[in-house]
Amino acid sequence: MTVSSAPGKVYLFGEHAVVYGEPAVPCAIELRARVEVTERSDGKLRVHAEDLSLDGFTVEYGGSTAGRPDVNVSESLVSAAMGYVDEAIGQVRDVTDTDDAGFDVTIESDIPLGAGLGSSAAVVVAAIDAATRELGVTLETDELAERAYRTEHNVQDGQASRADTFCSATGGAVRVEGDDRRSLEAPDLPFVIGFDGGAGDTGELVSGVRQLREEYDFASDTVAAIGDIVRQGERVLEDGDLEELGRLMNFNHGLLSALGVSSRSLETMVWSARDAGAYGAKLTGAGGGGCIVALDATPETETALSFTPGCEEAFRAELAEAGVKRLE
Ligand SMILES: Nc1ncnc2c1ncn2[C@@H]1O[C@H](COP(=O)(O)OP(=O)(O)O)[C@@H](O)[C@H]1O
Ligand SMILES: C[C@@](O)(CCOP(=O)(O)O)CC(=O)O
Ligand SMILES: [Mg+2]
Repeated sequence: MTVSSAPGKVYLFGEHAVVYGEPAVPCAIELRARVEVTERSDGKLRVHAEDLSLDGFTVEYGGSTAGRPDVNVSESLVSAAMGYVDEAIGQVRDVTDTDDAGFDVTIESDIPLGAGLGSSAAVVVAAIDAATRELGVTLETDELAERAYRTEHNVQDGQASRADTFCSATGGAVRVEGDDRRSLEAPDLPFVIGFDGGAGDTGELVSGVRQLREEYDFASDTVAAIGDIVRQGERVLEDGDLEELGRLMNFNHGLLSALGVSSRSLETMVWSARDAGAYGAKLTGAGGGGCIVALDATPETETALSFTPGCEEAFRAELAEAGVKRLE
């Protein structure tokens, strides 16, 4: 058995815009997905998702190499839940040139699904790392990030950036712009997260922005303006100027809302955080529901969010310096 873990992330700036070649600054956080992999001799893939709960029930999915479920759960639901894992194993078979490799995969994750905290990237990075090492192949971090990116790119119909998966593989604060990706020096940022208990469909939300850009030049201008915010934000990040970082986060959120990826619950949490005195607050990830991220070194924002209608959970998140961890 081989075990790896990988962190989730929040976007300080740049989600959605990064899909169209603008820069983004995601930061890894200490919420992790942990994946155990044991090779099978029969070539089958069996995935046990310990805490994958969709609509109130858990899916245990196992089946032949054709990836068909042998449980009586609708295929569409299983493929939605397991699409990333299936594709990740496909990348493992490709990079290790072992088309018939079978695995028992068990996934445990602290990261809420579809909430903008990069659960898909964390699961994919940890699964690819553990499964390749189970076959005796240890990938360099860059190759691991590349294979994880290809996984998200294929699952999200070609609509994915390198940001989430590079951040999860590398850890810390990173800057991604197209193929260019590198780590950033960042101060210890006082992240506070609000979670509305919901989720957004990344593929669907990314498609919505793509359609807006195709229809309106000003939507493309809005995406480009987010890129300008990110370039200003990375200059400020190194100085650790939380006041200006917060202002830029607020601006970024406003443009994401204009692009149609916010929601009533995300707006309520963002304003609750700002009214509590946070330096800034914005949705994180694909949007549509899920999480906001705020900066506040005091307990005020966390307290205010915990009393905000529609906020199911409020918590602090530490910057995760380590990306993928090889546990066994
Ligand atoms: N614990 C898990 N077990 C299996 N698959 C998971 C798990 N967590 C996330 N996933 C996969 O990632 C998908 C959510 O990814 P996505 O929509 O990009 O949201 P986010 O990355 O913001 O969490 C889930 O639908 C599922 O396919
Ligand atoms: C919307 C996007 O920029 C980030 C998606 O983040 P998440 O999967 O919702 O955590 C898509 C991408 O960069 O692949
Ligand atoms: Mg994702």
